[in-house]
Amino acid sequence: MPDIIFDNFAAKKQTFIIPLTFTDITAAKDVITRIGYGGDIWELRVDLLSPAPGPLTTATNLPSPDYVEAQIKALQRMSDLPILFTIRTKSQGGKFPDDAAKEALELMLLAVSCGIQYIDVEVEWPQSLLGEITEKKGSTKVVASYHSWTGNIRWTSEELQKRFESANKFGDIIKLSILSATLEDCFELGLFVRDYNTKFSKPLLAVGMGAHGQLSRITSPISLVTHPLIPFPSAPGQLSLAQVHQAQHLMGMLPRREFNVFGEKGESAKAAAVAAVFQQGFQELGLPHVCQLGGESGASASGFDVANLFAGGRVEDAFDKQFSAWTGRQAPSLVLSDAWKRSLE
Ligand SMILES: O=C1C[C@@](O)(C(=O)O)C[C@@H](O)[C@@H]1O
Repeated sequence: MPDIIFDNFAAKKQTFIIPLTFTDITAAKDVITRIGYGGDIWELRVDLLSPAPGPLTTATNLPSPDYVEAQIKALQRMSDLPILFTIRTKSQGGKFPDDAAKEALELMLLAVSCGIQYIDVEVEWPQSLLGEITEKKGSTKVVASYHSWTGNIRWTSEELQKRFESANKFGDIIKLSILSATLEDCFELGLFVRDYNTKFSKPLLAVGMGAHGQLSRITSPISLVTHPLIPFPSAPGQLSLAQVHQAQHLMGMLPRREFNVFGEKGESAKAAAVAAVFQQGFQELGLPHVCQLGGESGASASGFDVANLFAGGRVEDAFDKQFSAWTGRQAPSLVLSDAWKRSLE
């Protein structure tokens, strides 16, 4: 079975997880595709789910199994992206009560039975929960996670090493989220990841929370990104994927590429419209690339003939394919379909 986190990690390709902070996922149905462009995995923040209208105002929140099941199924229907099922407790920066391990386990097992691909399990849950979920996880992968909000934990500390070892005992994937007190924490985080990669092969998600951790969200092999259409970022310092791409370009990690669109004689208006739509797509994802009109037919390595885009199938699908080939990311064609229609009329 292909597994996006493991496959990307082995291929040294960055993975982007998008945490959804809606109380009711179905409220996102019209924008979910757009939110997901370029991303790889949803994080369903179960502790934030609630059937009550309006934003969550209580300090803690314990959603019922029926509601959680309906929400999982709704998200599975709305999108093909795999799901990371996360219950974040109050002391770990979420809303789930700290003393509700029994309810948490019930929800985690429910997630397994719904075919969820990944479950976040905090190292601080009782041993009995850790044992039961690892025993019953089936094909679901366990993301063993540790959070620290104090700003006092260094990536070079024994404390962190201890937490890492606990996570490594039961996790298929390891997640360490530490509040960065200074930018230097991100440098230490980078060295931690570098050393880790020389010794281990399990995927490691290491991020620095807060403004001083933003650098890690740009450079980490597995990162969590938000989107302007999501109610709020699930942790301070989360950037959008477009911002990550812009920063990566400025840091020399994402070179700008130039693409050309060619048209047969008499097709230059169509080719110009196609180029403009690609241009909009790059902008949507914060990619530095440019797409321009390359004159008449004569496809080159960095371009394509507009006739190919229209040869059979839906224009949107052809666009998706070409865009993905150029960027390695899912295309935002649905966002652009109105623009397509208008410009190609
Ligand atoms: O574990 C994490 C990481 C996180 O805290 C972050 O820093 O992006 C965001 C949470 O939603 C998620 O569960």
